[in-house]
Amino acid sequence: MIEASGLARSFGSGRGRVEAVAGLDLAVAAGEVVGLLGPNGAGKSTTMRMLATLLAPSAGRARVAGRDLRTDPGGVRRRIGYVAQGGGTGPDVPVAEELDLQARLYGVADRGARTAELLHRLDLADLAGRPCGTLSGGQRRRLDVALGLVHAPALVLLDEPSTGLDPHSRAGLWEHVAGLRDREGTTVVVSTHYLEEADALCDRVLIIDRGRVVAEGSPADLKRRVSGDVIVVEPGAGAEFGAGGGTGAPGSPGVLERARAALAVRPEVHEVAVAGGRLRLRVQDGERAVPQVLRSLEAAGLPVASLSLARPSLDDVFLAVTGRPLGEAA
Ligand SMILES: Nc1ncnc2c1ncn2[C@@H]1O[C@H](COP(=O)(O)OP(=O)(O)OP(=O)(O)O)[C@@H](O)[C@H]1O
Repeated sequence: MIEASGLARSFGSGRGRVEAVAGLDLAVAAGEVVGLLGPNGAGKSTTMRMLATLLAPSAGRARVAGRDLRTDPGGVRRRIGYVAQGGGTGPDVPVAEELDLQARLYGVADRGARTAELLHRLDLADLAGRPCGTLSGGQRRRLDVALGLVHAPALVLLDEPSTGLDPHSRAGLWEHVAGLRDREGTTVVVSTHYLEEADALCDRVLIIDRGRVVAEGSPADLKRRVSGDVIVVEPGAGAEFGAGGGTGAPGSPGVLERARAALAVRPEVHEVAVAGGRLRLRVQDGERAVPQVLRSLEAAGLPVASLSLARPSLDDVFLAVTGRPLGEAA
């Protein structure tokens, strides 16, 4: 459904030049849900916009939905649905009318039936008469997806579909997207910086950092590549665990840094990262390592509020391949 090689795009020139996408290869088979996962600024939206023909690549080539991106952009556009980050329609236009307009734009034969079907499928039927401007964030994103599906495309590109949604609306949206693949065999490429989204929704994930694919595989495969367990340590009361935040005089090392230093020398600790005011330690055998970790922190005079043991997440995969946690890699 997509075959892209060496896809690249830079912005600006001279010293201010930004290589947003730096040679990306991508192969997506029909019926797959593929995620582009990466931190802010990784190049996800630029990739999506190139695949949607909205932005010309600086280099590389791609076939999208059976058409060449450079020589037949119109052909690509007719065959795909693209849902951008921010929906932008007139706030007073009712939901059903908005869908009808889009159907007319694409020359959909039976507009009434298609609109009714999409309203039903994306749980929008009760909102058909409501002005678009009055929808909640989750309802708006469902309408955006419906708009992208109006011409029944074989491939849908969803750019960060659940950014800004609460967890409940997000889970609802995932269900709808998974339904597209399961019921209609629609191919979906979705960009996201949410690990849980990539994990829950995608058959395959490409982890993108600084415009390049740094790892690729099913979420389970990717996690298997990071061997061992993860121990997450939260600071105890009285200890300021903010990165670099000190408990002593200015310039004295922060508690988090002291904890990192105390643990980095332990032979059973393969890697220590600081994310969200916590320490994430990668160890081979979590159950055996926990008591040793606690003893080391105690010996260093560092209080612990909580400690948990987990299997590696996609965050740990990102950390293993880039050396930085995803949440702090922007
Ligand atoms: N029109 C533009 N002009 C200049 N730089 C741009 C332009 N569009 C994107 N960039 C830069 O290219 C890089 C990649 O941006 P892009 O929007 O593709 O990232 P992203 O992974 O989608 O990030 P986010 O999750 O924040 O949307 C960033 O450094 C961004 O500032």
